[in-house]
Amino acid sequence: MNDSPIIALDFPAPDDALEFLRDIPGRLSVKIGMELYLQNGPSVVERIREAGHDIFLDLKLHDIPNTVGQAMKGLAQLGVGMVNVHAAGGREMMERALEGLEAGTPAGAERPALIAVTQLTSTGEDQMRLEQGIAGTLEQSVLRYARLAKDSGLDGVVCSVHEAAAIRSACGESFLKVTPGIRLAGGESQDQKRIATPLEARKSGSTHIVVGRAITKAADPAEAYGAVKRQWEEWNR
Ligand SMILES: O=c1ccn([C@@H]2O[C@H](COP(=O)(O)O)[C@@H](O)[C@H]2O)c(=O)[nH]1
Repeated sequence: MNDSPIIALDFPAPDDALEFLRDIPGRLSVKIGMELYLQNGPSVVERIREAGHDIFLDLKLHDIPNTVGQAMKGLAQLGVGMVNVHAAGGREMMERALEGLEAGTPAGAERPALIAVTQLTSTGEDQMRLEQGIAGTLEQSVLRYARLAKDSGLDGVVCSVHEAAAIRSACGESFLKVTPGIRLAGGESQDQKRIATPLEARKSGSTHIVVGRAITKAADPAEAYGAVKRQWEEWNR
């Protein structure tokens, strides 16, 4: 996928998503997550793809290695640019996910990028320690998952802007750092704990940003998308 801001299409129905997209001109990078996919099935991917957009299918698979590997064979046939798993599923699960994706990608087509969620951007350090029982800092946990994802052959991770620079040092420039939790200055954090602006993301080494409500719930979504894109593009890495 190219590096334009990825709009999170968190809508209940394909018609809502497509109507929203009609107001923003051009070929866009979009994310289909659980809300849209689980209520509508694979046909929603086809409809958004037919409208000309590039898709990150954000289903965050996390199950035993065999199940994830087999599921990835199916997802590989949907024509999306990026899919993901939870790094907490472990090395064998990630390796089998990659094998499934490679096996399922139609001949002549490009394999979707495979990335792993490290710690959700809605997770704070206290929650990680108290509820997940992980000691140390959030950055240490994210870095551990990022290294594991890289060693498992994955193309990158989902992380917050706050860990992007450390991941760049540990895993390299080309390892994808896809960062949700993006807000324009002064925007509400809502359920997110680790937020940042598009400019901060750019400066920190994020390779992609994922933006949902800051655009989809804005009074003027096209204007909000333009503001995000301008900030994201104005600073040269
Ligand atoms: O760690 C993660 C992983 C995925 N997401 C997804 O990104 C968007 C963010 O939406 P906002 O409205 O911009 O907060 C949403 O679809 C999440 O499922 C994430 O936020 N954090």
